[in-house]
Amino acid sequence: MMDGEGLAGVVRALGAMSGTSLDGVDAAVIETDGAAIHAFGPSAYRSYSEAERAVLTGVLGRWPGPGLEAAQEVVMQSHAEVLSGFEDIALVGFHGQTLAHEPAGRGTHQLGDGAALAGRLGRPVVWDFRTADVAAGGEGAPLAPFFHHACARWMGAGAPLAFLNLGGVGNLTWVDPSVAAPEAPGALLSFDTGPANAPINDLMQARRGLAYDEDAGLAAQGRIDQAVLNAFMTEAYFARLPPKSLDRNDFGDLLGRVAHLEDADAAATLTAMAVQSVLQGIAQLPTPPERLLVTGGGRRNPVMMAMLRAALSCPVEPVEAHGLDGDMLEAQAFAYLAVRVLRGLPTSCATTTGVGQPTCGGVISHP
Ligand SMILES: Nc1ncnc2c1ncn2[C@@H]1O[C@H](COP(=O)(O)OP(=O)(O)OP(=O)(O)O)[C@@H](O)[C@H]1O
Ligand SMILES: CC(=O)N[C@H]1[C@@H]2OC[C@@H](O2)[C@@H](O)[C@@H]1O[C@H](C)C(=O)O
Repeated sequence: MMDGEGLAGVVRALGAMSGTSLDGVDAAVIETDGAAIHAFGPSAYRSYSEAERAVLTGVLGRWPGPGLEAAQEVVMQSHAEVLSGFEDIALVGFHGQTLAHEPAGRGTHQLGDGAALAGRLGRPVVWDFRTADVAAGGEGAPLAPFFHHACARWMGAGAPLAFLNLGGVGNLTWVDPSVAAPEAPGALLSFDTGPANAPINDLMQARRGLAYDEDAGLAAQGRIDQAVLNAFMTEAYFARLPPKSLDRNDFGDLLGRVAHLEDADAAATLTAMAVQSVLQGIAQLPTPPERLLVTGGGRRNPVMMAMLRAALSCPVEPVEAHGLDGDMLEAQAFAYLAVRVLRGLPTSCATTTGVGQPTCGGVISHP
């Protein structure tokens, strides 16, 4: 393909996301003009091996720092493998692996070299999506909300609804689909809610040598320690008004808070901490959402979903109930955002990251 060919009108873009759960790389195609979603395309997943995950875990939080070459190679190799399996792609959106996210301090840092990836794939790559927002005074996260807005309009939704992503960290997006532009006042409000799956995964790894609590088998047998939960909910983050964002380990040693509990009670308590922080977030939305659409791996956690349903009066549904793919929404989001960057359209605004002006983040590298 000639440089620039296929980049007019509707673009067929491929997005890739490696999230805070460190499970692997999601990749998905969408067709968009940067505003409306025209079609969803194929997707693929490439899990990290135990050894690769250990390399990535070992460098989490280490930025700036030496010894990142091995981790960078894990990110580059895994992405090149999964992304090279797609055809007829005009543009790639590459998130990379977040190593550190401290908008008010060290900044936000995603491991991975988009310029090198463009060379390996022979396609233009949009990357480094968060830095410009942080430089302009924003949180740099969450960035999926502009895509959630497009999804709500694609669904034909009429009333305000909310998307809840239950990944390693949780994040919530309230959308009014009747407002046409995502950066317009009243279209969106989004923020990170609190830890979601990451501490549960950490517990399972530490106590059972397992990657996660499959189908909440362990949490379902446990009892929530109300004192631990109540103490956790006094953290200042929960009272702070949005927009606001989190790094994976911003609450410190969460496993230490459940160290005195036996395994099932510890799992149940960490699961309740994730849910309670979401409920606190829902109380901060501009209006009660008509429905809560859940995406990310946590929608497969029956205890988390049951706790949400018990506490909320609106329907709590996996995004699949509305024709979306909850395993791929974030990869699709970075495909969508890549096209917005290509078009010079904003990818964040005051109500998503707190940035003063609608901001177009992202760097475009050509092969
Ligand atoms: N069947 C299941 N039962 C319980 N938990 C599950 C199940 N399937 C997935 N999960 C949880 O979901 C996690 C993966 O979620 P997801 O892929 O959304 O995270 P991510 O994209 O890495 O995170 P983030 O959105 O924070 O970037 C797993 O690590 C696991 O904790
Ligand atoms: C800094 C960073 O990588 N943040 C992630 C993380 O994972 C979930 C939550 O924390 C969200 O803020 C963000 O990812 C999604 C894709 C986002 O930017 O919308």
